[in-house]
Amino acid sequence: MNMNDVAARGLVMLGCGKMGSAMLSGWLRSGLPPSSVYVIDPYPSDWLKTQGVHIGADLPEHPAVAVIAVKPQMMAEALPDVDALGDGETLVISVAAGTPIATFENVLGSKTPIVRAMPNTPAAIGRGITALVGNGNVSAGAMDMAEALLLSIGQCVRLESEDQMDAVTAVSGSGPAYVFHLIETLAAAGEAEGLPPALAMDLAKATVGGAGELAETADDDPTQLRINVTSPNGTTQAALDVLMDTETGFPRLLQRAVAAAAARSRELANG
Ligand SMILES: NC(=O)C1=CN([C@@H]2O[C@H](COP(=O)(O)OP(=O)(O)OC[C@H]3O[C@@H](n4cnc5c(N)ncnc54)[C@H](O)[C@@H]3O)[C@@H](O)[C@H]2O)C=CC1
Ligand SMILES: O=C(O)[C@@H]1CCC=N1
Repeated sequence: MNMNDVAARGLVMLGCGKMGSAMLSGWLRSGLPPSSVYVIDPYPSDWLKTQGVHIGADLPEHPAVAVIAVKPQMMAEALPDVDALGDGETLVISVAAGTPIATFENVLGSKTPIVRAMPNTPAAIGRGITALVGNGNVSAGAMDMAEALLLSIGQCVRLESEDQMDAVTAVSGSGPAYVFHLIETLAAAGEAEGLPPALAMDLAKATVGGAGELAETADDDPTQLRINVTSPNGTTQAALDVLMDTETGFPRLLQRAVAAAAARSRELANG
């Protein structure tokens, strides 16, 4: 199976909200014809309605891929809408947090090839990262196909085991929200030091964006990049004394936050 198969046989999306749209925009940008895309979503967004994809239409007979992007809590209600695709011909890719592969096997049949994937919203600008793992029915070619689709919206990593998915979800699936909150709070702290709100926000956004890109592209690791900013007994050192405090600083706070997200992912396994 290759991208031409997907274009020829069709790609079905069950749910196309924030994450589904972020992925779909990447696929359309990378050349998937809109006429090959069939969306099932009772509340299509205005953006979706202008993309030229089929919405609520009859599904093709044996689409190449079905992407499941509804909320885990809606899964039991929504999944039966695509149970006809559980004939082994269609590769099912779920991006739902928490929902285990076994849930899809129970509804779609144990012969269905299922890839569980965890993308993130920077996919909308081709800068996502997606972790993926498949069940035993996913052939090497089908896994390559899933990876090719997800590579068009950013980087991909293959997991050794589905057990890693809760931690992955807590780090990179939810992670963009932590970074956006860092931007919000850095800007607010700048305001508290007397900066106008718009200037504080511009400084915070550009700092996080630039530091993120430097961390990804530099030869130095993030620890060395941090050291490079930190003059002995200078301003950064004063701030890091607060942020790196073992009781109240980032390490403990982020560990608690990531643990809470992973625990919630495990709870969502039950819908
Ligand atoms: N938002 C994010 O950053 C990420 C979300 N995810 C996963 O993606 C999935 C979707 O999340 P979002 O896009 O954020 O939620 P969302 O609420 O924006 O999108 C869900 C979509 O499903 C539709 N829907 C509701 N009932 C349906 C039904 N019965 N049949 C078909 N469609 C139905 C809704 O109208 C909506 O457009 C979730 O399972 C979430 O865990 C995964 C990674 C990141
Ligand atoms: O918050 C959530 O449950 C989803 C999964 C990862 C990001 N958003």
